[in-house]
Amino acid sequence: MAHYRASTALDNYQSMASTPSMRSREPVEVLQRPSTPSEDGGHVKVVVRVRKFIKRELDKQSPCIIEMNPSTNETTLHPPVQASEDAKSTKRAYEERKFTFDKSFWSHREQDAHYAQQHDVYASFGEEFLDHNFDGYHTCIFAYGQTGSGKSYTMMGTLDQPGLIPRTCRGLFERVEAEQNSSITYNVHVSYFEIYNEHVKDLLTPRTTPPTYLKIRESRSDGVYVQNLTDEPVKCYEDIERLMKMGDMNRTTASTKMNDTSSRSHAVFTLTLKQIQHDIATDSTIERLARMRLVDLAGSERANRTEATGQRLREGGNINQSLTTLGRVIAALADPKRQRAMRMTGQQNQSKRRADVVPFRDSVLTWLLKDSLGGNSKTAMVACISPTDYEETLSTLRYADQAKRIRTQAHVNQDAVSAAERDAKILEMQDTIKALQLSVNNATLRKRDEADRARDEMEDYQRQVTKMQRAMEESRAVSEVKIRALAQEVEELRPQNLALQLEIDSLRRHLALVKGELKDPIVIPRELAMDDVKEEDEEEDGDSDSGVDDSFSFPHGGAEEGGFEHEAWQADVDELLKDLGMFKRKVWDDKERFPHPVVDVGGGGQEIGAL
Ligand SMILES: Nc1ncnc2c1ncn2[C@@H]1O[C@H](COP(=O)(O)OP(=O)(O)OP(=O)(O)O)[C@@H](O)[C@H]1O
Repeated sequence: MAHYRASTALDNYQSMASTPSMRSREPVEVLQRPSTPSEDGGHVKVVVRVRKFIKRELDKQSPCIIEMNPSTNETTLHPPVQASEDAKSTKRAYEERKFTFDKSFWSHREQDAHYAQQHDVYASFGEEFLDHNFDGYHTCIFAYGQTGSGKSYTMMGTLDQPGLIPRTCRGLFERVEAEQNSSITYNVHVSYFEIYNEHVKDLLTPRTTPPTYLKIRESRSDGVYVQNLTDEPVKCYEDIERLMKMGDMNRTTASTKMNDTSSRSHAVFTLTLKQIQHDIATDSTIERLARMRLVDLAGSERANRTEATGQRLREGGNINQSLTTLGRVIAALADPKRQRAMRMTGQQNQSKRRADVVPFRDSVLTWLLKDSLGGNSKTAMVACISPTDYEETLSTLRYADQAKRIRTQAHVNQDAVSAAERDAKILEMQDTIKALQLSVNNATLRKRDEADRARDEMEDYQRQVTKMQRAMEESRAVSEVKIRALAQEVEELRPQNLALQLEIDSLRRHLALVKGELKDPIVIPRELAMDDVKEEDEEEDGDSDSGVDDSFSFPHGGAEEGGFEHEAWQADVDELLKDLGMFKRKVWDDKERFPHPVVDVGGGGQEIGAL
C-alpha cells in the first residue's frame, strides 16, 4: 500500500473541469431535469493501467509483456518468454490476448510519449466524475487488481504523486471555494472505513483492542449503511487531508512477498456532497445530494505466490473470498438476460427472479457496494496490472472486460423544498426524537433479554438526533445565504437611493422658492415695467418690419394704467400657479413611486407650505 502523506505536489494542481456555477445558477434548468431511473442508463466505465517495474521484477530482469496502443486504447497481453517451459509443466495455454477498454494508461516507461502520470489519470475521468457529483449523481471509482499492481498508488498515491482520492478532494474544494459568495450552500462529509476479514472498521476513530467492528444495516430511507460510522463534516481540503492521513495510519497493511506494504483490507473512502440552492424570490431550496465512493480493494493473491502462512493466509483467503463474490456479482450484473429482465416493465415472476439473483449479500464488500454496482451510481473500475505476470493479468483483464458490460441506472438526486416544508421536517424530526427518547427510557427499564432491542433503539435515536442536527445546520446555512443575498441587494440599491434623495432635496428647494415668490412677489416699478413693455414691442416690430403704428396699446383695448398693472400681475400669478400645479403633480408622482415619509403633499397647498 502506498501511503499518502501531504499535499505538496497538489499545490500546483489546477482543475480543468467546469465550475458548478454555470449549472447551479440556472435553477430552472436543474429543476426541469427529470429524475427518473431511466435518465442515465450508462455502463460501468473501465480503464486499465500498467505500472512500472518494481524492485523484485528488476532484480529478476523480467520482461514487460504488456503493450498499449494509445490511439485505439487496445491492451495486448503477450505470452511470457518462459511460456513454453511453463506450459509443459502447468499444461496451460499461453497465447496473445487483446482487450479494449474505455481508456488504457501506460504508466510503465516514463520516457515513452504516451506515459500516463497521476494527473493524466485524474484528468481523464476523475474530473468528469466530479462533474457528475456536482450535477447530483452518486459515483463510485474502484481499483481492482492483483496484489502489488498499483491500486493504492492509483487511488491514494504518494507525497509527490497524489492519486485520485486527494485530487478529487482538492478539485471538490477548489470548486466550492470559487462559489463562496453564490446562493448555494455546500455541505461536505467524509467517512473512511475498511473491510478486514469480513468485518467493518471505522478508520476515522482510534484503534482499540480488541478491535471495534461496526454493524451493517439497511433502511428504506438510507439503503445499506454502516451503523455508527464516523461521518465527519469538512470545511476545506486541509480538513480532509488530516482525515486521510488518520485513516491511512489506521489501515491494516502488512509486508508480503509480493508487496512491502500490502493492503490487507478493502478501503472505502466516501465523500458526501450536499448542495443547497436558495431561491430568494420563492423562499424555497433545491437540494442536490451526491455520494462519491473511492474504493481501494485488497489485491487478489495466490497463496503459493505470496508464501503466506497463519494470519496472512487467513487474510488472503478472506480477500479472495470477497473478490470472488465481487466477480460473481459482476458476472450476474453483466448477464444480458438479467439486463433484459430488468428492462421489462411490469416484470413477470420469472424475470423478477432472474433480476433478483445477484449475490450481493454473499460478502460484506458487495453488500455495501450494492448501489454502486449497477444501481443508482455512475461507476468506474480501474483495472491495475503488473507488467510481468501473465496469469494474474489475464484474470484481471477478463474481470474488467466483464465489468464493462454492467449497465448502471444513475439518476440525479435532487429535491425542491420550500421553507415551510423544511421547518415542518425539523418539527417532525423533533417529534420522532421525543418518541424515541421515551422508548429508549422505557427499554432501559425492561428486562436484560431486551437489552439488544434497547441498544438498537438507542442507536436509532442517535441517528435521528444526528440527522436533525444536520437539518438544523442546513437551515442555518440557508438563512446565512438569505442574509447575504439581502445585504447584497441593499448594497446594489444604495446608489439609486442616494440619487432619489438628491432629487427630493432639489425639489424641496424649488418649492421653497416658489412659496417665497407667492408670499412676497417681486413688484416691478410701473415706469420700468412700461419701458420694458415698450422695448419688447419695439423689438417685435423691428423684427416683423411691418411698418404699422408702433404706439403702445393695452390688451383688450383698455387704456387705464390700473387695468394694465392688474392684468400683468394676474398673468404672473397664473403663470406661477401653473408652475406650482406642475410641481405638485411631479411631487405627487414621485411620492407614489418612491414613498417617503417626509414628502407629504397629499393635502394640497398647506402641506407644500410646510415643505
Ligand atoms: N504507476 C506507478 N508508477 C510508479 N510506481 C508505482 C506505480 N504503480 C505502483 N507503483 C509502485 O508499486 C508498488 C506497489 O503498488 P501498490 O502498493 O499501489 O499496489 P497495490 O495494488 O495497492 O498492492 P496491494 O494489493 O498489495 O495493496 C508501490 O511501491 C508503488 O509505489
